[in-house]
Amino acid sequence: MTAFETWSHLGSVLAGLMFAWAVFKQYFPPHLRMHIEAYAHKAVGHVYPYIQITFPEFTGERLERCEAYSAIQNYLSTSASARAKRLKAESVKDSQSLVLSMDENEEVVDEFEGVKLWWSSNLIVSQKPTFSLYPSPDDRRFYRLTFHRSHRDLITGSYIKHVLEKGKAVAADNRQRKLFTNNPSSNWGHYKASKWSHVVFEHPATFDTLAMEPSKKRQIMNDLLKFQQAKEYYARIGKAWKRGYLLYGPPGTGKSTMIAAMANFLNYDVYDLELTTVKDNTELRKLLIETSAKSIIVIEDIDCSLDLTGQRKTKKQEKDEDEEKADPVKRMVKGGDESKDSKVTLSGLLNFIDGLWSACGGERIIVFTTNYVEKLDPALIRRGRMDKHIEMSYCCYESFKVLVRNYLDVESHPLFATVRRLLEETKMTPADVAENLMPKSDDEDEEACLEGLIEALEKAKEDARKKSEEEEEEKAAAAEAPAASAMTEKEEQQKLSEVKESDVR
Ligand SMILES: Nc1ncnc2c1ncn2[C@@H]1O[C@H](COP(=O)(O)OP(=O)(O)OP(=O)(O)O)[C@@H](O)[C@H]1O
Repeated sequence: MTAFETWSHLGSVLAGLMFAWAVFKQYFPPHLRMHIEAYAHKAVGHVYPYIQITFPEFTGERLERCEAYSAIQNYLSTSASARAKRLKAESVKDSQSLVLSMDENEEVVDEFEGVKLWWSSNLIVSQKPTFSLYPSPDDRRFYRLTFHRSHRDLITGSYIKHVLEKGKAVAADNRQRKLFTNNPSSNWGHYKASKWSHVVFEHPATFDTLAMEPSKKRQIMNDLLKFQQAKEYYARIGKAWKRGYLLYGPPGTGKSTMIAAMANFLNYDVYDLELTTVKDNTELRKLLIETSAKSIIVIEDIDCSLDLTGQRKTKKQEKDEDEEKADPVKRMVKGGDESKDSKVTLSGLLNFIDGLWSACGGERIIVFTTNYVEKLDPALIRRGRMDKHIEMSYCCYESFKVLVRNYLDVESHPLFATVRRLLEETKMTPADVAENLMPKSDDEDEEACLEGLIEALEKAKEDARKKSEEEEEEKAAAAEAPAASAMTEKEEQQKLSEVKESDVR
């Protein structure tokens, strides 16, 4: 038989089958058809050794989009783009990048622990007449997974879990991250108002560009990774999946830069919580409840935001306040001080960190920053609440090397030795070092920048020397002052006794 004859034979068989199927669908009463179909499936099931699982796009009465469908779509976007022949492109991250997924009625093969399985993407087009150019809402999309029945346990036990987890991770990667700031509560009343406003988070800082001792940096990265992967651990010990970081150090040492690097590293959103615009603990609670999982909540300059510095109420103060609230006369005598009630308190914040969060689910990191760690109430920063205290300090030689690579793209230079010596002798923040490394004009080359930095370091060293001399002088003067006043006292007493003696005489 020639190839042509084979094809025409196959064509006529297919046409015959399709005709038979059309007649079957058209003329058999539906209940009879269902019976026949069920028997046919059963009969096929005896000889057909494969199992199929379907994952529809929408489920439930309210036809909500199924989480598993999205996760599978994301999972397949990684493998499908390499294997499928027909792909669909979708833009993500505000049109900054494209994600490819397999088109309808395509099939790809996947492999898991040596087992082969097949994914197909299916579309059943609605039979209802529609006049729209857009896809009908009655169209049904679903993924179908096919595998050999001997692998049932592996697939239903581990493979599907693996697909869902991977899919969610891909979704997190593709997500456009946001930087939120809280709106003043006076604006919350509006029916469309939200408690947080956001912009796209596009801070370029990473741990690579962060100037810090490499070992310390590695430690922080490991800590973050460990936290991110510890969902089961936190569930097992019955604690909320959260971690607190306290970043402290002088201004310009990179506290904000560190937060941006953390967010980029973990792929988290950032909520910048401005506490001074939060009226009271109830508002604080509402704000924090509205934060999403996979986020870093930042309270900058905690010592300035609130009176959180050790002035927690004593039992007596609390009792007085309770009595005051209960007794209108007392309240009037006190002058109806409303401001006391309209404040976020340390205990409110601590309660939230400790308690409420447990109910929120999803991982969250809370970061406090301060320039004056010694001012903070120990209760606020005790381990368990603030799990890790990170000191952001003045620029060391290792930090300088990161900055010079970032700003001038230089790995080594003969002037590095002088910079190293000066950095050991004087204190300069990474922000100031960075400022000096930035070329001020087009014709300023790397050498000129390094010379500028050396000059600035020498000046800083000289200023520090003068300042410490002045301080020494002030100390010495202060130490001499009591001695001098003690002397005059002695002299006065002596004079007095001389006068008394002469009076006696
Ligand atoms: N450790 C660092 N690594 C890289 N860049 C840094 C570092 N520290 C400071 N910088 C640079 O200095 C600028 C100011 O730093 P940043 O705002 O992070 O400091 P900060 O400690 O948060 O200061 P403040 O306490 O005033 O908020 C940043 O834009 C960054 O370019």
